[in-house]
Amino acid sequence: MSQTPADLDPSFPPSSGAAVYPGLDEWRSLPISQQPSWHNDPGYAAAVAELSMVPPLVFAGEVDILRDRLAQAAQGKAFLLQGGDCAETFEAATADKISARVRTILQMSVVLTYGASLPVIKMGRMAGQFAKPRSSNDETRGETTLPAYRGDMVNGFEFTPESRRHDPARMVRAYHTSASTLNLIRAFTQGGFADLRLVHHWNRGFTANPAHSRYESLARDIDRAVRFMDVCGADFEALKRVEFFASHEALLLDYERALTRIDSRTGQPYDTSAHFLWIGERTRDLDSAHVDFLSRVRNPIGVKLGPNSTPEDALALIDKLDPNREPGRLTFITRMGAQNIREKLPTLVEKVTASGAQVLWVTDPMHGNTVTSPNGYKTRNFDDVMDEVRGFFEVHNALGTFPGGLHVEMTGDDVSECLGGADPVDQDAFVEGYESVCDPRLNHMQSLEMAFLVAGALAEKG
Ligand SMILES: O=C[C@H](O)[C@H](O)COP(=O)(O)O
Ligand SMILES: C=C(OP(=O)(O)O)C(=O)O
Ligand SMILES: [Mn+2]
Repeated sequence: MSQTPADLDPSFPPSSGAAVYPGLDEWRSLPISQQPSWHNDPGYAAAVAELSMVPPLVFAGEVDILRDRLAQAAQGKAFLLQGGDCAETFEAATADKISARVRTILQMSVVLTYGASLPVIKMGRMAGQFAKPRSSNDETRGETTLPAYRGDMVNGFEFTPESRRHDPARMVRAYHTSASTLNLIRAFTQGGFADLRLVHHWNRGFTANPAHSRYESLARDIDRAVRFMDVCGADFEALKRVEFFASHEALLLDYERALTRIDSRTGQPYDTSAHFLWIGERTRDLDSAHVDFLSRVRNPIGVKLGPNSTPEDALALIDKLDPNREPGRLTFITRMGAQNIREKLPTLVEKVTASGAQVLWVTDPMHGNTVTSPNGYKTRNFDDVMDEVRGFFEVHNALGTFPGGLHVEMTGDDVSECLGGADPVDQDAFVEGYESVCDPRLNHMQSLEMAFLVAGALAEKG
């Protein structure tokens, strides 16, 4: 982390047309990493100017509601389920794929709610998850080396020089794709599709498998309960709609800054690109541009914490991102790896708890468990992923703190990207079934299986 935006381009333009608020541009003078090199592109200023004028994707009032919901989760009175692709793509923003992902999240949340008797906050890594931090700037195939793929908001996955060029106009396309994705999510979740009485319907179209049958039997129980309540004269209005929130990693500060607006009710800045934004493991340095920028918007913020995070890091992040100790403001998403979690998490949680801060603790059991399969695919063993989740519950249960949520890379599609599961995926299946452009996702069945495991753990806690 050595460059500032001004180092990247000495004529780095100020954000034209963007909302003005003291401190919002402080990040421009701070060290920043994982940014595209596009500041000299002739299309850069126009893209930023356009994004500064477009309507917000989310409303500040919705963001405030989410903060309240997350505050409940931080106190053990709700549970956060956050899931979606590692990297969304423009091409895959189709009705079928979005619907399958939303249905899978709804199914997972029903399993969790029913099993644990806790309200579940549903949140997609969706409608904006288009930018990726990478371990390496380049990718080499055979004799050819090109810039690494950094997500559809920056460049294309196709391995050609033109596709891999960092193109600022992609930010505008990312905005429009996020808008249409969010529009469909809102239609699904408000327009009857998410009605709990359609609990069976969400299972349709997915291939039969063990988790699927287990879900069917749970759905039958829910149906019976609903029919019973119906004859008792219950009012089902509340079952018809669900709240669904959008989130992504706030990586490209050009984009996040341009979509920041001043809320007319409160006069405060909100990053209106999503309800919830998180800072990734690679960009969470205390004095970084990312931490500074996100400290200045009102959205609830997450920070990924990997196995090298120290309690001092965590406490300093709390001071910077949540100086007023506001319930729901700050979420720590731990991604330690199954091997590390039981050893590393307790001290972090203990020290944060002792400081009096109340953060929401969420487990991301994916990013600490990435391996390369013998046949060369980036993958994760389902057993390791499950083991990290178990470790997360064990640690919190031992300390008397709240295991408040699950953050997973998943899809509603029948892909083969993670190894194992009840209907096991093996590495040979990757050749046909690996579709992710970045990290391996749980497929539909593995996602449901995960939900049953977590529901069991929450019920046990109970
Ligand atoms: O999603 C996370 C990161 O972008 C990813 O794990 C980095 O992966 P890389 O090591 O393939 O660049
Ligand atoms: C990049 C990601 O995670 P992390 O920052 O935890 O590596 C991600 O969530 O895709
Ligand atoms: Mn990822």
